[in-house]
Amino acid sequence: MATERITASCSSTLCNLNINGSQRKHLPLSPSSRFLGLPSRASQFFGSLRVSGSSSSKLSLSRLRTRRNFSVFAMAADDSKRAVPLKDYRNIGIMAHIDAGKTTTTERVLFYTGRNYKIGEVHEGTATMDWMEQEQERGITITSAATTTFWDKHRINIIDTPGHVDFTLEVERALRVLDGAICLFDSVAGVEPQSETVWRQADKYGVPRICFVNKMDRMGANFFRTRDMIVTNLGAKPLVLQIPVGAEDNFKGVVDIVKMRAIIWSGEELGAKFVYEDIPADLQELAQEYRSQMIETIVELDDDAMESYLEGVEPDEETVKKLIRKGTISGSFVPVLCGSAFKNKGVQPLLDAVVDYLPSPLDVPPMNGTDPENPEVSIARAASDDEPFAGLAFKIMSDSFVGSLTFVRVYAGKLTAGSYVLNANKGKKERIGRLLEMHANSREDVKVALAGDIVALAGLKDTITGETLCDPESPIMLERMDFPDPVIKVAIEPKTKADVDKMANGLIKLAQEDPSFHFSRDEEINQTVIEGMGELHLEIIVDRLKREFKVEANVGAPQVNYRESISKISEVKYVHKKQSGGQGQFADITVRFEPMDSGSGYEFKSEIKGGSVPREYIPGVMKGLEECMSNGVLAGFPVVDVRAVLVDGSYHDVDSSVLAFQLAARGAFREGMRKAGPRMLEPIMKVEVVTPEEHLGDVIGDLNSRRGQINSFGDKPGGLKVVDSLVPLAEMFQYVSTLRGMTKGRASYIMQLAKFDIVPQHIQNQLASKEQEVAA
Ligand SMILES: Nc1nc2c(ncn2[C@@H]2O[C@H](COP(=O)(O)OP(=O)(O)OP(=O)(O)O)[C@@H](O)[C@H]2O)c(=O)[nH]1
Repeated sequence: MATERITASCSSTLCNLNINGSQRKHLPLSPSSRFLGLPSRASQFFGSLRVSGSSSSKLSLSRLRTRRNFSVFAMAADDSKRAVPLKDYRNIGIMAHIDAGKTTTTERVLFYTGRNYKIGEVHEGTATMDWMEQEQERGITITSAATTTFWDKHRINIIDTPGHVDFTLEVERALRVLDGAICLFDSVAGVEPQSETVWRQADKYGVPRICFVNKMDRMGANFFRTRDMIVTNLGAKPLVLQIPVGAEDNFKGVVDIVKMRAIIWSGEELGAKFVYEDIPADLQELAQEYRSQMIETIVELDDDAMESYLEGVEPDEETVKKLIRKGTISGSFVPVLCGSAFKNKGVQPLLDAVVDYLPSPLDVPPMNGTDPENPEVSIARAASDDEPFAGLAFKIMSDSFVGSLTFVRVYAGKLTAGSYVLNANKGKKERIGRLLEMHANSREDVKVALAGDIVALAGLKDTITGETLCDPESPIMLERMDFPDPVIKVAIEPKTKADVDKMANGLIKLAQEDPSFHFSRDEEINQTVIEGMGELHLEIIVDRLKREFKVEANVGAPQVNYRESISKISEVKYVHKKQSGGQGQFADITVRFEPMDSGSGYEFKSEIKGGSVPREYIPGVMKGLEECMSNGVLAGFPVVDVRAVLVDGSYHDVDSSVLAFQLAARGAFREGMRKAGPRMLEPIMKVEVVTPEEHLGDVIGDLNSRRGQINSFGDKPGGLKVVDSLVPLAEMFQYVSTLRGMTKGRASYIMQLAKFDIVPQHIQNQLASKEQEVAA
């Protein structure tokens, strides 16, 4: 349904209604109808209203903004009419280090844009965006939540992402479908390790950003240090658009460098008003300094503006904003703002900056893809309702009402409830049941989704994360998403027979939702193993199995997901020959195994010329090798960074078969890998510990005892020390409780995957003999 924009500016007694810009009617208001009472009054009123262009419209009220200038949106009969022009869309993410205030900021955004009447606080477990039980109990974000809201006639689709490194996939997939992002920093801690990680992820997807230095009210807040860290730690070019007025308890507001005026909040309660004031005398010089820096930076983007500036004429406000927008979108610099989301200061100017400086879907390059039938042919789809439909499924969420929801970013065209689309990756058609606009965990049915929208689809059967949905008449396959491989695993065993089926069902659903979670079952030893990105990740999975799927299970100790690889080239000839009555089996192959660069995975290549191995038998070789790759020769871990090349072979007219070649490949793998200097690899984590100085010695001693390699030391505000180290993941289990005990709970740490490295020989030997015991 298209939305007619009806704005209502209300005094205490009268509501002046404008429909699509032209004033129509005055609605008298009783005192009680001014706030929550308005929707019912207004909808009665709209019910009898005729809107130009759709005279038969039955109008119902769908949105109400709770600011003094109300904006009310009514649904009109024409489904496919666009209510908000594409240029006024902003698809943005909020991302940062854990606890920087992403959820708090999003909650404020929802309040000030009128989406929520009541604010949810993270520490009270009432945040709208942290809707999972586990999120509310732990006060952290686990799954990215999507919501839509409106600001200054712009439609803003927001994704709030988790900060914890175990849920980094959530950030990755959000970035894949967003056009812009707000990067939050804690003004006391500055740029923290996970901010660096998400910054690099945003670089990878070329996502333009603005920075918001949050928590300016905290003791030790320092805007300018954070600004400097954006340069040193992120290698980015900050463009300061605001400087703080006061800090810590005395934080009052900001100086707006674009308009050269102060914005001061009268209080810190929710909805506190702000006023514009002259720049305080003690900040005038500093503000002027940043203004000059800003102007000098932006005029470089435009020859005319530069010429005028050199002649002594500064660009006007409109040009300044236009150039800031241009530079932000092209990544020449990142605007930096500040505030305190918790104390309700700085949120409205942040929303203005989202609208003014972050791109609409029209400002980013068209989506590129390929022809699914012919991957060599590239296809570009511009962001437009008139293009054939193309969208990317970026998240699956199991849902107790509708089974599962598939989140889709629509890049081009229209998606209509009840229609059929093509899953380009699987070549299968899917019927679109319901189309839902999501607001954290609540939802509204819509009939059509248009280019630029983020919607959830109910009822898809085969589509998984990362797959393309498109118009069956104009197929396109958009670039797939990368998923990280799990680094840790635990064995899990259902407590009773009744739990067996429930667990299998739960694991399938959870793995569909989360491509960084894997599970496998070994029938021989009757064991199920779950694999994920860290202890917290697997803890949450087990907790969800219990709550959502009512599965009681015993969980083993966490273990590292080691890998196996090779250190040199080997070449083996293997003949599989069997002649014991009936038809015989014969396959002869020569395979070369070559080491590849770290992160390359596994590759198969055939160099067969002249049909020494007929074409129909090559899939047998591929299959045999692939089967073995999940089970290395040293201790049965997955094999990575290896290329297997089928060099030569021979066959028998009667006795050769695909199966015979598959068995030959297995034999070749076992022999070839042993000759290629097999070795075991383990995940090495970058661990950063922040500790009071008096515990520094203990922290370092403990890291050393864990095979840690200390890289550097540093200082943090408040007399704290930072230790940066590399430690094998195998030595980091339960580190949180050791660190807590050692420092009386005063130190904290963060770790993330740095690389895979060779496991020391004595540990390799232990792992191999353990594997032999299990096998025996
Ligand atoms: N003093 C102060 N505290 C804040 C501010 N913003 C957030 N907080 C507090 O910081 C804590 C973390 O806030 P969240 O909003 O959960 O942070 P997050 O970045 O969403 O955290 P994760 O989702 O777990 O990564 C909560 O206790 C908030 O109340 C702020 O501006 N000032």
